[in-house]
Amino acid sequence: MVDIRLTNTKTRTKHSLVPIDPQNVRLYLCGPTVYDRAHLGNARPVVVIDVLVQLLRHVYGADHVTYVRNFTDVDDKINARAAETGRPIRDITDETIGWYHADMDALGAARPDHEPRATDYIPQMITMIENLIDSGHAYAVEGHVLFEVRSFADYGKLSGRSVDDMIAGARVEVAPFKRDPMDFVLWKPSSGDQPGWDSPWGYGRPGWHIECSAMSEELLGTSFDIHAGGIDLQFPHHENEIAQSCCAHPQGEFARVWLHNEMLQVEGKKMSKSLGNFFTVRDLLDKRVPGEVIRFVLLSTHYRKPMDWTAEKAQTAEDTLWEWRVLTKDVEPAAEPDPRVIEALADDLNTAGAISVLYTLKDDPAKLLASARFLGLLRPELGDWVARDLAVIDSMAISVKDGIATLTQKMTDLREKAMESKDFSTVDSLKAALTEAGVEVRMSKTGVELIAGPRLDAAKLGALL
Ligand SMILES: Nc1ncnc2c1ncn2[C@@H]1O[C@H](COP(=O)(O)OP(=O)(O)OP(=O)(O)O)[C@@H](O)[C@H]1O
Ligand SMILES: [Zn+2]
Repeated sequence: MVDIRLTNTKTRTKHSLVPIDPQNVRLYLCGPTVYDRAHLGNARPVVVIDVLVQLLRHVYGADHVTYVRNFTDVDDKINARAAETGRPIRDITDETIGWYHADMDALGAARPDHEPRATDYIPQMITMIENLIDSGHAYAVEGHVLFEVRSFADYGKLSGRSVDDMIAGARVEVAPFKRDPMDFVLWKPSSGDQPGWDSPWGYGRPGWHIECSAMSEELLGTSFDIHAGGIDLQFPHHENEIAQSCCAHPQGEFARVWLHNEMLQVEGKKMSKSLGNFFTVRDLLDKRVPGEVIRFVLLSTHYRKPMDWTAEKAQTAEDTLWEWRVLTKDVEPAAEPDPRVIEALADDLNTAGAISVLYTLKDDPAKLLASARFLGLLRPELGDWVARDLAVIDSMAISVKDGIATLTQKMTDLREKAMESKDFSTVDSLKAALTEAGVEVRMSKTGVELIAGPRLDAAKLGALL
């Protein structure tokens, strides 16, 4: 069996994944707050975890993995959006969920097994909060319920910081009714026009952190294998989830492995809605950047490293995918991906390493195809962007591959003659014509290499033959 090693933020080490129940490997990813389009940063955890889930299904069996990703559909940011626009909250959240699905589908990310909406789990949240009050970890005051951070000795373990250090570094909301500034909200009162539910503490709504604790418990149990999310959520969101879940269920482990992706950045800063320095996945798709290209770029950097989006990375990804799609046109994928791809992914999801293996498989298109598909690339459903080019190639009398081979030979011959005569004009004019036809010409001491790029003009290429 493949030994999957993951870096656990909680232990700060990389270790083998030992599932609690190999018949049902369970994973939870914190999903979006649904009031606006997902930006490119939001897509990073989705694409990374999509690859992890694919690996888990490969190792443990397709039906032996449960993947949950929630929708936070009750939040003050959503209320603010409703107030601004005068639209009902449910319209906004439904619409945003629809966009989210369309955008993540376009990146080739498979839908999770469960996509709970927080508002469908209010009774479970209330039960958990009651439990926390009964066990002395929470207190009700002025329509609020707060979690008493000092009642949980392990608070801060995930981030490796003491409560006092965290208070110093955090922007904690000071409220006169809090026993300690670090105490956080489990429940808060709602006024008439805010969304709310009846509870033992009056009409109100849940805090954000309790949502994930209640939904993960309901769908995955009190102990599960992997909890994932962006590193921005490590504190306070994940510290708070741990505090709530471990205090409500001291017999459970909550999440065994904590997996955190680093941030997609813009000029050194986290891309985020609040900072306003974002562009959405849809912006890119609308600019005709294929979803597959976005996916390739996101997977080209290891998930624990910060990364930028650059036009240059997108261009390289597009050129590479175009070349691979031409190479694998009409090819049946091999039965299994290259074992080096699986090995790279098993080593703490080294997606960049897995992609570098793909570059070595150009001579074995069937293997290339199976291996790329394991990463969610070169799948038929993401191929619309090259369909027209591939059709043109099909319609040519001679295949691009043969055409390139013939022209490479022609160029090599011309170059040899030119070396003798010292007259390079014929070489230069063929090079110019090839460039014009969208073929890159590389000449070195060892020979001539012609590379058909995405801007290949099949008709012009044909004319040169
Ligand atoms: N720049 C980023 N890079 C990678 N992951 C991110 C980035 N921003 C958010 N995420 C992740 O996206 C998911 C959804 O996050 P969320 O809806 O809170 O977005 P956000 O942009 O951080 O919003 P806000 O700025 O309003 O807090 C979380 O798992 C979060 O960790
Ligand atoms: Zn969460």
